[in-house]
Amino acid sequence: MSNKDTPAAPVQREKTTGLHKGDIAPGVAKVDPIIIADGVRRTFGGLTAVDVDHIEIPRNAITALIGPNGAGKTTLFNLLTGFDKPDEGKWTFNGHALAGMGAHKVARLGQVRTFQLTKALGLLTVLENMKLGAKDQIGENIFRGMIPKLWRKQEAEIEARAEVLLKKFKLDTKSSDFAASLSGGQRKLLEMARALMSEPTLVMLDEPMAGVNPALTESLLDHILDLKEEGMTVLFVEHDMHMVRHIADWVIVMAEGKVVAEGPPDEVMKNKAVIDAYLGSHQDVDLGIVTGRIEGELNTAAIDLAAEVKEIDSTIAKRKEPRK
Ligand SMILES: Nc1ncnc2c1ncn2[C@@H]1O[C@H](COP(=O)(O)OP(=O)(O)OP(=O)(O)O)[C@@H](O)[C@H]1O
Repeated sequence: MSNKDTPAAPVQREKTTGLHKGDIAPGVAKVDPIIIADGVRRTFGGLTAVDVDHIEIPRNAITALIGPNGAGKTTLFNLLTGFDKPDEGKWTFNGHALAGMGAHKVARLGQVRTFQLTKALGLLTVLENMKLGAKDQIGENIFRGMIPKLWRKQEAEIEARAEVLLKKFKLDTKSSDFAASLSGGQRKLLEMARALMSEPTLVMLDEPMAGVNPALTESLLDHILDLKEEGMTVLFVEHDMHMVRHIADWVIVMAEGKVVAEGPPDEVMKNKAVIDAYLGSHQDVDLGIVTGRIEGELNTAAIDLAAEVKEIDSTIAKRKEPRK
């Protein structure tokens, strides 16, 4: 194989540091926060799902939101993106007050989240899914939509953007396939590509690694790292601690609706309670070795871990299948 054909070795990318001000503690202020939330509470009957006193999300960094099942991560995601309303609390995104604002408006301001490919979206093609992610479509506006020249031009622009993104995410050959025919990992790539159609400032990813087989893990991680390099902010919920350690610049730990710890991954993961709850006995195995991203000996612990990750992925994938 000539040098030209040799795939480039993955480049280890720098973590962003110096994100906080003062001593690290739950709710610590950030040097340049993109989201600032205060007193956000959401109850369901007698159960308090989210009870966050203060939280700040650093701009142009990758923040992981972790915590055990039922900690309130998804509920907080839903609140921040306007898909749910809090009992009380307020927050700003990029200086805009968002509490009470609907999901559509939140997305227009540049804060988007990925969506799982539902059964209905699976019946659309990959390209049609991408088009759904575009914002400010003229066709949605009844009056402007009556001027065919305007929407045809916009349609062409949207398709061009979709094609560029599909190529980047190596889904261009799947453009006219039904989305349901994609593998778990390709679906995750499509979810991310679709979110990027609206040229967001903040991308929120819901369990980006769930259901992804090791062959696509590296590609997904690289795409997430690319988002930061392109100037975006990433906030993601994830159970895979190895992924969190590998790509997050900052980690926020929730339990029982509250923020119980936060900090750079290495520091948070030294926290005894966090180690016991999430890392188990494999905490020193690097995800990069498991996925082949970094050269290293696949020792017994790594082999065990790869099998464990696979099993967890398939459990999560099964749990997420729509109930009949
Ligand atoms: N629509 C709802 N109605 C009633 N209870 C809810 C609703 N949504 C969430 N809850 C409850 O709120 C709590 C927090 O749930 P949430 O899904 O936010 O946790 P999570 O940290 O995302 O968990 P997981 O990691 O399992 O997805 C749980 O006890 C859950 O049962």
